[in-house]
Amino acid sequence: MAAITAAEMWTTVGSTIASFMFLSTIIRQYCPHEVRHFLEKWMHTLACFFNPYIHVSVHEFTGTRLNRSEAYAAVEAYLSTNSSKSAKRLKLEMEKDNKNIVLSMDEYEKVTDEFQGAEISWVLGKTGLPQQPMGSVYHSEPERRFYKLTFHKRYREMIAESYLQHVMKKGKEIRVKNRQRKLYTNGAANRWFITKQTMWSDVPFEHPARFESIAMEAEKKQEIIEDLLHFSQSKDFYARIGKAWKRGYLLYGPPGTGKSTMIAAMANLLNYDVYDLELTAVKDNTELRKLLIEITSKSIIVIEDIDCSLDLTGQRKKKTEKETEDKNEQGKKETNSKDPKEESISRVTLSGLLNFIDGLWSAIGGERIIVFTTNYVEKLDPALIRRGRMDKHIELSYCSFEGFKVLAKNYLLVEAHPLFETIERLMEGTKITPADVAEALMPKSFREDAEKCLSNLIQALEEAKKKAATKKAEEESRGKEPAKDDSLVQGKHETEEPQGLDDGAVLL
Ligand SMILES: Nc1ncnc2c1ncn2[C@@H]1O[C@H](COP(=O)(O)OP(=O)(O)OP(=O)(O)O)[C@@H](O)[C@H]1O
Ligand SMILES: [Mg+2]
Repeated sequence: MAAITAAEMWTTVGSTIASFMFLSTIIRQYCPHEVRHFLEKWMHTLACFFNPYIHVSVHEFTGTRLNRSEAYAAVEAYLSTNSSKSAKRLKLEMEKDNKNIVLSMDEYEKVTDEFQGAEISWVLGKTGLPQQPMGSVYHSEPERRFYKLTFHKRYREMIAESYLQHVMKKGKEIRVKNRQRKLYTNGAANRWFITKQTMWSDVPFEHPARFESIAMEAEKKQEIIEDLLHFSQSKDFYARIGKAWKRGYLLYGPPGTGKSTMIAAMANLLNYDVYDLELTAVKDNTELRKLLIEITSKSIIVIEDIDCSLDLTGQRKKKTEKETEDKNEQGKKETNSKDPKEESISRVTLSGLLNFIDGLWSAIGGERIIVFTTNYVEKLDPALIRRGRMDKHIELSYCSFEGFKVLAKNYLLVEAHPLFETIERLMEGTKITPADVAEALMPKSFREDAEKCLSNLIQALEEAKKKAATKKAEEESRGKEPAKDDSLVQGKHETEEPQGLDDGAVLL
């Protein structure tokens, strides 16, 4: 007997399937319901036996859950890249910031993918019926979409073991890249209490700060950038050493030196969300823990002005008599200036905060950065800022000439100018914050060119010099020891200077 060739075999299979389809039409038209149901089931089993292809469905919503399935979202993102190249019917959507458009496959469209030599096809299908108008007598199931993946059964193992992992990983990466980042706050009038869904409220994070526009020494800036990038790529390292994947930054320095700006630049560099934690609005340690649990990965948790947030200053220190006295004096002053209502609201303790940073619960979520900012670093409890908790201490200080050049390039698009020499000379003996330099360089009208703005800065520097000299003379005439540094600092802590930190602090 002659051997059957592959072509003949496929012809036979094809004609069998065609006959099945014809039979099924006949059955549907002429058979009673019970017989039809039985025959259709039997034919489906038979067809599956001959069909060499395997299907996998990924549904948009699973079970009774109202949340969109993570797997579906990952497939959607994964397919958005090759759908735009190969699909013929596409859907257009706006991406984050409404700046970019995203093209993805439309319903019932098919796209193919290739992986390790296997050809894989994806179809976007739909179940249910479109939503009925209000008052309609038909209560149809809501429309639900699903992706159907089809491949030959010989690739079953490879698809299950590698391809699906690959789709999920790439899809998640694309989603992270494309997502609209958010700025969360816990301070919004107990919104969570009403919705019982989340303790955080959010808005799109749109701060434009970048490291390139921050005024500071290039070397130090590079060091911080590298530290951040290294952290974000060190998942395996943290797992290996058995540490939660998180890193603490303490940013300290006088007001207007760029602490908040740097946090925004960090978030933009790493593509992270920002959780701005208002400690005074947190009722107690339990609530603090609840907030922590809700924070997702790839996020920066910020506590601004930690020294003003709560009485977290030096509770663990062993005090000398003199220190205790000073503290009491200072305590009286602070208590007088504090809102008594505010004090009664928050019962977060130092130990609650320490647990928040590196207690057992802090490892949930992973890939997090915690940033504290303060103008009074010397007032903080050493336990709060010790290495391991606040891994990197960064001092942001007055504007240097190098910092000025960054601002001049940024604000005026000027990299060199004859007035730079005067500015450099004046800056040497004067302390001025980057915020004040930025303000002087900001053109106030369309008539103000670069030269005018630089002259404004010279004027500001001269005034600052004069002011410092007058202050010094006044103090000397009063017989008081002149302050070590006179500065142009304005704001919260006009007369206070940040103290140096322990070894390893990065001075900027
Ligand atoms: N190092 C800097 N580089 C560029 N711009 C800066 C820098 N520092 C301050 N500025 C400018 O000054 C403004 C105030 O800065 P920012 O709010 O970051 O200061 P801060 O250190 O957080 O002050 P505070 O201690 O009062 O919170 C910013 O809008 C920014 O434009
Ligand atoms: Mg700030």
